[in-house]
Amino acid sequence: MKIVFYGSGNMANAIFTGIVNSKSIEPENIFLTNKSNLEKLEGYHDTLGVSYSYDDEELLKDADYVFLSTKPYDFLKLAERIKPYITKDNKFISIMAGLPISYIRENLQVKNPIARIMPNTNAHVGHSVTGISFSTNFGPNSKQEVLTLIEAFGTALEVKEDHLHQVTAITGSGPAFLYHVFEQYVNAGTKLGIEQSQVEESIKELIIGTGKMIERSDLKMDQLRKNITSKGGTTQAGLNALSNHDIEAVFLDCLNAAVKRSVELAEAEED
Ligand SMILES: NC(=O)C1=CN([C@@H]2O[C@H](COP(=O)(O)OP(=O)(O)OC[C@H]3O[C@@H](n4cnc5c(N)ncnc54)[C@H](OP(=O)(O)O)[C@@H]3O)[C@@H](O)[C@H]2O)C=CC1
Ligand SMILES: O=C(O)[C@@H]1CCC=N1
Repeated sequence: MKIVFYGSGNMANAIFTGIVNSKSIEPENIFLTNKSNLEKLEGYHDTLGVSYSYDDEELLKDADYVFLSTKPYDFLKLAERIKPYITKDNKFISIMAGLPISYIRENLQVKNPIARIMPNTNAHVGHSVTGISFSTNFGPNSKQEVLTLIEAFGTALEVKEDHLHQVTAITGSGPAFLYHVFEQYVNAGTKLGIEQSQVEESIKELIIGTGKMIERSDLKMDQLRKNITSKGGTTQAGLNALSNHDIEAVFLDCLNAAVKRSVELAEAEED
């Protein structure tokens, strides 16, 4: 299988690194390209053993899956670049937030199968939650191949294309929202008088350990929380203080804003 990445930035890097680490494809069969940053491509070649090129005809010839992984606003230039060289065998996988399959198809001027995925940067560590939608002409075998590719860097969740807006908010942008919360926790912790580096290190371990508990325990999160909360104890006191704030409403605002932006991005492209 030959895979090409048009765009080798942060998100693509997380995906192809995950695929290389999974050993599901020989690294030399993964081809990278970008706009002009040759040094970056050479670096990935040296560290991961992947191939790279700026020769679009060579890149697209025999390519089974072509990742469209530029920023959404760079897609039209990318489409102009690759249109003359697309072959009937190329199946596209777009990671670009907000751009509908119909819009991608229209601008590539092809009928080739197109999938849209919404991964997140946890792909770096094999834990992306990736929403996916397929065009109706994606065959069952190819669908399975794509799902297997995605599972190389995490888990896949097939959804209706319209629901990719919600997936974008909850898990695509999700790591950034959680990092923001963790940053606030560190900031608050440093105000308690312990040395900053000690707070940062201990909260990092706290987050990793809590994630592993969620992963490995059979208990649900509410039970894990209750197991820490002694009647009349410190946890109860802290949780009481937290319940004075409507944290759910705060996150609902955050997620609604992200969904709204995703819809706006899609509508802007349809105009
Ligand atoms: N970051 C994230 O957490 C997530 C991002 N996404 C989506 O992933 C996409 C990429 O984001 P991200 O990786 O953060 O972006 P980056 O800015 O890190 O990377 C963009 C890449 O696109 C390349 N590029 C630009 N124009 C062209 C072109 N004409 N031909 C080929 N390559 C081109 C750039 O090349 P060069 O370096 O040479 O300029 C660069 O390699 C976005 O559409 C975003 O919506 C989806 C889910 C999560
Ligand atoms: O911020 C963005 O638009 C992209 C989509 C999800 C994560 N990053």
